[in-house]
Amino acid sequence: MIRPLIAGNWKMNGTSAMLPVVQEVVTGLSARADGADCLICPPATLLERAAKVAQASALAIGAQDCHAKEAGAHTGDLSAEMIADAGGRYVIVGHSERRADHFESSEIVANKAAAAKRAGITPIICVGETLEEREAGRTLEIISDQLAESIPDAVCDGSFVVAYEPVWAIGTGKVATTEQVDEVHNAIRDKLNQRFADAGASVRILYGGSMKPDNAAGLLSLQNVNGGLIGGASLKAADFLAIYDAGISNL
Ligand SMILES: O=C[C@H](O)COP(=O)(O)O
Repeated sequence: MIRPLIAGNWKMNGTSAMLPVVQEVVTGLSARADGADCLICPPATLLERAAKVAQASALAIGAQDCHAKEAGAHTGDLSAEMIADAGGRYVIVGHSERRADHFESSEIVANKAAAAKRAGITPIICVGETLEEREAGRTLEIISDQLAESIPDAVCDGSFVVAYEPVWAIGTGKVATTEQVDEVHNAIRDKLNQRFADAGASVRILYGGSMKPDNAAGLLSLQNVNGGLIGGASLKAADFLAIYDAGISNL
């Protein structure tokens, strides 16, 4: 059994007024059974303060992106080492919003994931098809290509997480059906096993795309859904903790 990871991605939401949500999640986790890892990735401006709030608790803090280089002339960017230094333990790379808004190719994503490994933090490598690609019957081909190109050899020991996020289900309220999720997650597991053998079998595969308290239990009960990457519902502690509860109820 793979220990689930329930991860919140706050995206570009949250000023210091949101720090109490981190504290609420810390408090909520302390009152619950320990059955899953739990992570919040706030905006970079809150990273260090959130990490202080979550210090010595069951909640990990991570970042939403990093640069591939360790340091240098890259205005506005943060290196994986800076994230680690600020208390981050994970970094999301290759989110579809980064791929779209910042034209990030899978090659760039792989370099960022390798940078995370270099800095000693865990990359969450995102893949997902657009609605057009799904309707053209290309979902598994797209996912296969993104996995092959976005996961660097540097993490061949399995020190990474994959997040499957169908682009058409992100922030839309349209959740993929359990059959659709099952099919893609099983295909991802096959690819990981083929490329990384035993290490691939223990990599966590998260589902992301309108995961909410009312649909989380069904999604998290699927064999190769090992957690969630949650956007909107991670902004409210009660909803996020309800998803955590759904994750541990399947154990
Ligand atoms: O990173 C999180 C995903 O993009 C899902 O976002 P959402 O839960 O708001 O659909």
